[in-house]
Amino acid sequence: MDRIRIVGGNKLNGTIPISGAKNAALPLMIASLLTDETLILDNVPRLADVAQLQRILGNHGLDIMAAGKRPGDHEYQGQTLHISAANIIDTTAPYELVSKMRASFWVIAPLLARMKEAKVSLPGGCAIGTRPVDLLIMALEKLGAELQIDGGYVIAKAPGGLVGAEIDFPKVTVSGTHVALMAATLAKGTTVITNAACEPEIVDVADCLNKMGAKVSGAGTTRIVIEGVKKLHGARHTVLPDRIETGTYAMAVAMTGGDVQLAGARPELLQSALDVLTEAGATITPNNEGIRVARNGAGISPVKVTTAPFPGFPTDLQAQLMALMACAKGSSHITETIFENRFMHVQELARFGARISLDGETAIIDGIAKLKGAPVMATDLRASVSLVIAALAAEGETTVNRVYHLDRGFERLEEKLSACGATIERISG
Ligand SMILES: CC(=O)N[C@H]1[C@@H](OP(=O)(O)OP(=O)(O)OC[C@H]2O[C@@H](n3ccc(=O)[nH]c3=O)[C@H](O)[C@@H]2O)O[C@H](CO)[C@@H](O)[C@@H]1O
Ligand SMILES: C=C(OP(=O)(O)O)C(=O)O
Repeated sequence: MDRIRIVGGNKLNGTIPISGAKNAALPLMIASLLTDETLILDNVPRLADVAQLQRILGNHGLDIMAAGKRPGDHEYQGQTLHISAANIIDTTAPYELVSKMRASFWVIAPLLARMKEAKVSLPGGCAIGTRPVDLLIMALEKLGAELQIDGGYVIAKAPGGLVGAEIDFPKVTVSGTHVALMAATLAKGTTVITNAACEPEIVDVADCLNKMGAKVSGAGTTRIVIEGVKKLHGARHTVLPDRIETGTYAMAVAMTGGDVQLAGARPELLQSALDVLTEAGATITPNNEGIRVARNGAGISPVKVTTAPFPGFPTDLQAQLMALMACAKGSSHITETIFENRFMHVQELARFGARISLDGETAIIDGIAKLKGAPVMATDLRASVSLVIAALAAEGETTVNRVYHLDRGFERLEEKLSACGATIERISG
């Protein structure tokens, strides 16, 4: 199993190219199931989750062609995928494939909408809470599908096709919103989703669906209206930049000090996180090429932050902020409201000497002057990268084990950080 070795203490200086967003690329790839024409996706990140979804879509019979860079493309542009679901040969998504990744469950929506049936294993994904799918099932039932759970699979049928409906989510859910949105594009009549998730990845998917001939309005607000159409067609769409990767590297720079240009980043996708970083003492300067992050001289100030759905502070940046606050001059409070078990990094950060105590859903972090390198274990995707951030600033050497979590969501992490002066290498095997 691969490990990452980091010797801390170097400031980060230079440019980090920001990749396409994992959490947009995955539902965009899934949306290709809605049409028998080719969907072309540009700027798809090279990640383990993307490769796994390619296998899942391949199992349904999709043809996927990956093209590399073209002359004139930016250094940070990802791969281009040409995905054709002309023939769906299998409407089952098996346990072996789906259990590795949460978003793969979402294939249930386009399969049901286009093929009128689907059998999909209950999902896996990061172990950060119970992560039920009751609201996804509720949404599909509202659209007229019959669903039952049998042998770990959700078996869904809509023999007469899906029918537009009013779907009011009792809590904000990104997965529920993606599923309802995709399914409703081919339903008969109008669907209104209320208390919809407003995440930029939902907007990106809605934009792509509209290019494919769907009639979606209101994405990015809490009320999305979808007029169902009979058929969708092919389109070409560019995946938006990854706001979580952006925030992660911004926190790494705030942690080590230095001056880094996050090329291709879009500040409006993570304003709440940028505001927190400014409060913590970083200098954030949006410019034409992305976002410049610097911290020179001044120490890290403590903050009080509560995670919330977009536009609030993202839960996917909570672990990284905690690593940063481990070196703040004072006591910080971080409250996690989205996932009930997303503090697995606390015990690993403690190996660096971090002083963190938990009080229900709040972590209290008493900053110390210097962390010390240690062998640590990655437990989930964002927890893993919080250990990398801690290691970059820690005195001495750190080994991060179970790196496969990182590979799910961070493209060329070692390369991007070492180009900015970090001492970081992957040890294979
Ligand atoms: C692939 C992807 O895009 N993953 C993101 C997505 O996860 P995901 O889409 O799984 O997250 P949701 O927004 O659906 O979950 C939010 C909350 O709702 C609960 N819930 C959800 C569905 C349901 O049927 N019942 C239910 O109770 C969840 O357990 C959680 O407590 O949004 C999360 C919140 O921004 C991010 O942390 C994940 O990185
Ligand atoms: C929790 C995450 O991913 P997933 O929903 O795929 O587990 C994440 O991207 O931080």
